[in-house]
Amino acid sequence: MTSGRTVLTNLTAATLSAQADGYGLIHDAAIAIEADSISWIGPAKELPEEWKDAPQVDLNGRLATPSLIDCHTHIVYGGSRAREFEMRLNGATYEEIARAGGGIRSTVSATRAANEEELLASALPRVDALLAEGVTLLEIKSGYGLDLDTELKMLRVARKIGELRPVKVLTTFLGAHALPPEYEGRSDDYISFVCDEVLPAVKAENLADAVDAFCEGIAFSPEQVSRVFDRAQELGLPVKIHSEQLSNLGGTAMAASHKALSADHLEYLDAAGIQAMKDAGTVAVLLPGAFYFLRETQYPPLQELRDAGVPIALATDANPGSSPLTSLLLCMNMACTLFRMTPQEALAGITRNAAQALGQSEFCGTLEAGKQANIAIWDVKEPAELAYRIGFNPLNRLYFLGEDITKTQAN
Ligand SMILES: O=C(O)CC[C@@H]1NC(=O)NC1=O
Ligand SMILES: [Fe+3]
Repeated sequence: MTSGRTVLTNLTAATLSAQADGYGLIHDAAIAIEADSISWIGPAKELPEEWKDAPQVDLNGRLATPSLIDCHTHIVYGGSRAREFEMRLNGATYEEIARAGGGIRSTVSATRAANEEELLASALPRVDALLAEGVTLLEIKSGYGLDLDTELKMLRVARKIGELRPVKVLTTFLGAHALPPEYEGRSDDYISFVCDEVLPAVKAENLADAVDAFCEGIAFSPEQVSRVFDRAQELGLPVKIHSEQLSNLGGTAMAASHKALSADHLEYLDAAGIQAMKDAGTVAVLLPGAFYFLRETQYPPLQELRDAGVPIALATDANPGSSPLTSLLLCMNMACTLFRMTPQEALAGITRNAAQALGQSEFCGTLEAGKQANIAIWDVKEPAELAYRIGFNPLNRLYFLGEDITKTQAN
């Protein structure tokens, strides 16, 4: 615990402030922490007098950034799809895999069969991999239950993770993720079940902070998703969407008309969707892990999103089928290497813009006075190294709500 007042010194701060150019770098910086917040940040030589007597932590010239935010994960689920991965690489077709019980429905079966303790035990190692890289805010979706009890079970497990680990967890109800077998051929009836039975129960138990849906030919239409979003907004829940991942159904524009926090995937996004996001303030969340793992060839329209000034976030999309990725540092490298994002855009994508995609901008995502003291300290000389290295974790120290939660030997 920081005894309430601490000054971090001898560091370079990448503030990621929206008002600053590039990384918002402050060289020879100091950060004054009081309780759980940043009270002051700036050049150490300008440290206010009242902080001169506070305990200091010398960070030996290391780099400080906002701690990391994974704004899109399906990290709670039962079973594994590794066998399916192997079948595919041995030449099995999608149909053969489905007939063998593979695909998203295999995860649904495994998740329905697992109890809360089993789901928690299987999720925690995946969550710990993210926390080891400096994640302090994590979004976790449901969507592998597709029935009332299992959707509630998943969201309870997600809430439990936030109680057991030093991380803020925001939960998202994703009942409209896929059509469960018992509703085969009756997708409108399933959407009615989601809207009339599951969503009210989720809200009554305060289990979700937002509502998501998969708008795709293999999932649900814009009209069906719009029904879910109307119900979510009647219940006072913000919305976000998986859209334009495999085709363009106009889901992004529909979500923007509901003032969606974010639209995610976006490989097939068009100009109308971009304009709608710009007008609504909807964040674009790119998911390079799914693009990479599915060997997608359609690139998201990065330059058009830049030109329109739409904020761009990044996330792991950690899930067993399309993105078994639990590294935001590797996610940054993928975004740069595959999508040609700059390292600065990638770092903003897992800090400031990820916070905005979760409606958390007033609390975190940058190193600025008044924000939570969620600060990652890195053994690197410049911020670009965080996206440049592949499979290397240079995290030296991590502050969450003002507390040093990663003890390190290095000094
Ligand atoms: O295959 C799975 O388990 C999830 C796939 C995943 N879900 C979604 O909405 N898009 C995806 O790629
Ligand atoms: Fe996803």
